[in-house]
Amino acid sequence: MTYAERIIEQVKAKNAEQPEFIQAATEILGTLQPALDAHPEFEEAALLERIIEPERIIQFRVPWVDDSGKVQVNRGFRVEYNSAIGPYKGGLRFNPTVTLGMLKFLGFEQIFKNALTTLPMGGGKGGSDFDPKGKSNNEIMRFCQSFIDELYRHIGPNTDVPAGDLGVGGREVGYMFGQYKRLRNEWTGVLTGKGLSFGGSLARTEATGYGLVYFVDEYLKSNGDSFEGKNVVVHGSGNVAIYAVQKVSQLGGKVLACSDTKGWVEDPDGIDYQVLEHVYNKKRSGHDKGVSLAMYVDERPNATWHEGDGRGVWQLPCDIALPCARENTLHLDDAKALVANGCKVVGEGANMPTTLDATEYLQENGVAFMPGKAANAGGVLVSGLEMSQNAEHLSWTFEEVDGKLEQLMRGMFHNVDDTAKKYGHEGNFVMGANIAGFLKVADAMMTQGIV
Ligand SMILES: NC(=O)C1=CN([C@@H]2O[C@H](COP(=O)(O)OP(=O)(O)OC[C@H]3O[C@@H](n4cnc5c(N)ncnc54)[C@H](O)[C@@H]3O)[C@@H](O)[C@H]2O)C=CC1
Ligand SMILES: O=C(O)CCC(=O)C(=O)O
Repeated sequence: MTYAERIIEQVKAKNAEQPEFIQAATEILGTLQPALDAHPEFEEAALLERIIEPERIIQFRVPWVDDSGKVQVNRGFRVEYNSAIGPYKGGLRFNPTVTLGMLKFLGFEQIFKNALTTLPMGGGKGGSDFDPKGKSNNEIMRFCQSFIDELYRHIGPNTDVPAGDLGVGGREVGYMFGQYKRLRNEWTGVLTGKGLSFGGSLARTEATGYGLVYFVDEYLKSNGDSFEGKNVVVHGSGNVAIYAVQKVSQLGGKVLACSDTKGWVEDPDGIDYQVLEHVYNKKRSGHDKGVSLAMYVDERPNATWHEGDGRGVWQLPCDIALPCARENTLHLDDAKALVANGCKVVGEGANMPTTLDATEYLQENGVAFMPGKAANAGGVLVSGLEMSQNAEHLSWTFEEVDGKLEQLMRGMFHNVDDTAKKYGHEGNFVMGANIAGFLKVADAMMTQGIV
């Protein structure tokens, strides 16, 4: 048994109740052996045993009062996973499905993603089982304030810098920032994804979707190709999906379909990102609880709405597929349909949307598979740029931020590609991303002693 295999077995034995964490750890550790063979000193220093354990996990009670005066209690978490290369950095997820295991999977991925950005950010993730759906603005505010009443003592601009994820957008970040400032009596860049009037960065909203498309485009370019004339399908219609749709069409591709939890929409004229933005804002306003993506067809009469499982998008013939919803939403059957219908590239906009068997099938059947920890790193990358702007007390223009995002995402593709080649697995972008991210963190950990 190799060193990596031994640690995977330990992870399975110690975390049996955390399937998403086991999945993420298996995917990452399962590709590291070539790097571990080249660096026997890592095993002597028990590097994998250390990197797999979060430096700290904070779990806390979040009591709040709903609009009817009833006391509600949720569970809050922050997983401070690894600070070898910078302050813990990663989003907060507010969703009823949130568990510690889910946040450990997201936090573990975040360590390597953040290392790939080239910016000095460690890895972390947090959130709550609070469900923002159907809550009033005041309820959201009271919840966010209570969440920060505990979390404020653990975070700070040089310690741990949270941001948004599912269920946490500009509104929630604003409420949490306000409460942090009130408790600490200081204005600092403690959260990213802030409003533009109080230290937020231009292009953060667009960053993950744009970054995904820049990354995939760089792959196409390095193969003498481009998005021009390509048919693309997108799963999801949230923040990441919307701006991926916009950038694909700016680069000459056509997005045929996208989805939400109620179904999927097909538009023969190409999905219009502005209509998606409109539906998204309506959903988040919370006024009309019945809003779904079905509303898209009201503004685009040539489009068709298919009620049911949004995974219907994977059945369409396409050149490029972009899963941008959430984990484990592209299964083996979906991968088989994509391959049978001629799909050549899958770029993960979400975190771990592709199951392990589906990933393997795509890779074995000639699909260029771009893992989320590289392909969706544009969001945290611009969060890193937001931290730099806050530290300098400056605001860069949209073009400056977008320009840096594009340059770093295109550079990241080459780092991932070159690493896969160097370790003898050309075209295996999962291995390239994992090894490149791991080696940066490993170097820092080895230099800092046994901590
Ligand atoms: N927003 C960001 O900057 C970043 C987000 N991500 C990841 O991208 C993914 C999407 O995030 P956002 O777009 O920000 O979230 P969002 O909340 O704006 O959108 C999520 C989308 O996924 C769909 N969805 C939710 N649950 C689903 C399910 N069980 N099955 C099918 N579809 C479902 C929703 O209908 C919505 O269209 C998540 O995995 C997130 O962790 C990764 C990097 C950065
Ligand atoms: O911008 C951030 O720090 C959050 C990014 C994030 O949570 C992610 O990359 O999944």
